[in-house]
Amino acid sequence: MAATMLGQGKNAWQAEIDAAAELADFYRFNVSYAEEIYSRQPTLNEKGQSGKTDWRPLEGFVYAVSPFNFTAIGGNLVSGPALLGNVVLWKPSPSNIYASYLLYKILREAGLPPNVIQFINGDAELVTKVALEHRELSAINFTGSSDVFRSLYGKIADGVKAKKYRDFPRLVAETSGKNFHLIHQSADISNAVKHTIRASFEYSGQKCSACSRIYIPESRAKEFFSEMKQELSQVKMGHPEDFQSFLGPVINQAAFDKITSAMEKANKDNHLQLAVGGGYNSSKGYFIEPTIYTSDTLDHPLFDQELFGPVLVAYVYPDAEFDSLLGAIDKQGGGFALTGAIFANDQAAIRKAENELRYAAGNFYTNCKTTGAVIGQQSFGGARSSGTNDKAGSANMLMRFTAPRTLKEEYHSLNNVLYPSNA
Ligand SMILES: NC(=O)c1ccc[n+]([C@@H]2O[C@H](COP(=O)([O-])OP(=O)(O)OC[C@H]3O[C@@H](n4cnc5c(N)ncnc54)[C@H](O)[C@@H]3O)[C@@H](O)[C@H]2O)c1
Ligand SMILES: N[C@@H](CCC=O)C(=O)O
Repeated sequence: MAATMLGQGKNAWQAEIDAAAELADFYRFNVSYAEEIYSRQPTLNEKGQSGKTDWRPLEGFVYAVSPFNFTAIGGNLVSGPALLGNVVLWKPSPSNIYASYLLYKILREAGLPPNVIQFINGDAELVTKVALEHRELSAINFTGSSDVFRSLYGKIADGVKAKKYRDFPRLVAETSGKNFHLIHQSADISNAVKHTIRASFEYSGQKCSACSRIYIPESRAKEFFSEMKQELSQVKMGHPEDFQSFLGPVINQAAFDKITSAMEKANKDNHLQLAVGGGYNSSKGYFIEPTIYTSDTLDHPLFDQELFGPVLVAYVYPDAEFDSLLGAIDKQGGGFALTGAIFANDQAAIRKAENELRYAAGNFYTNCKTTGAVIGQQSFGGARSSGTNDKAGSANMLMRFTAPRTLKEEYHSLNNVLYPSNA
């Protein structure tokens, strides 16, 4: 936890969720998911024969590439495949080396044999080039941004075309999001505000599941923003070691520059208005205030761009346009489809959103925030440009790292070559 607080800038609460709770959950639940997979056996066998499925590990190695923001994600990317018997090459994020290496050392100390998981720091492109050149590459287990995954996908496709690999490598990825909160006129606004603050601003918006676009009905907008300002006035930004801090810095200078330059652009944009926050300071740590812009148009690029920081864009819609808004929400979001939430008390509105937004999010929540999936309760992942949707925290994900072999044994001899119909 301490390594995650210091290395990733998480406060104690967030570090506990990540490096203690979620990591332990991954380890415990993966064991039961492995048992679930091994117990999948043929239910029918003809008389005089037996059959079973041999759940082999992949024949080659798994290349696992982890992001900076969750110590637990790196731990899961490598331990899931290793648990099923695979050899894993682990390339951690350069911004999460300390906690990842500590985790690797803990696994070794706990009895993991040498070289089952191989920890390789270094230049991302160079390490990847070497891994992707290898004939025995059997899978990629990636979590990070969609653009990096696209480039890996392209390189693997070229390798497959050139017959570089023994296998067709499996590609498993959880990637970016532009996640939404949709507020209906029937919503409990106070609940929606509190959940939005957590979803958009906890850990400075650096969760792939963070809410970064919100749709608010005109009739409730005043109440929403007034309560938002009131609640945010109690939120403290500061060093993770200060237990009063609700949010800390963003991860590094590059992230700070990317987010603040988007904010500077937004400040000059006639379609956007700064509703909350807007301040930032990098004199000691890369701090950015919780910030909300309202847009006077739905057709704005900020509804599509993942900034991965504490910046939320809001659209206030005429209440009567709820139905048509669903189509717009589905279309925007930069092609991502990771998480989304509706806040409403009207059951018909909830069901409508659930149906119309069926492909807009891999994790869809009602009356609660887009962040905070719990292993064993909400398996996690999205499709479209948010990844391969294999669902972290489920047996499905582990299944991708198996090469099942079908075994059949007969206990009688064959008496004839000719078929009965040949007679
Ligand atoms: N869907 C999920 O479950 C999930 C979880 C966490 C983070 N994310 C996403 O990850 C991103 C933030 O994390 P990040 O900044 O660490 O992502 P990133 O894509 O910059 O880096 C992820 C990993 O890819 C490596 N990498 C970077 N460039 C590479 C290249 N050219 N070739 C090979 N490897 C390369 C990095 O070193 C790192 O290990 C966000 O987009 C976020 O949405 C998604
Ligand atoms: N699974 C986490 C997000 C992981 C990505 O950063 C959540 O549900 O909030």
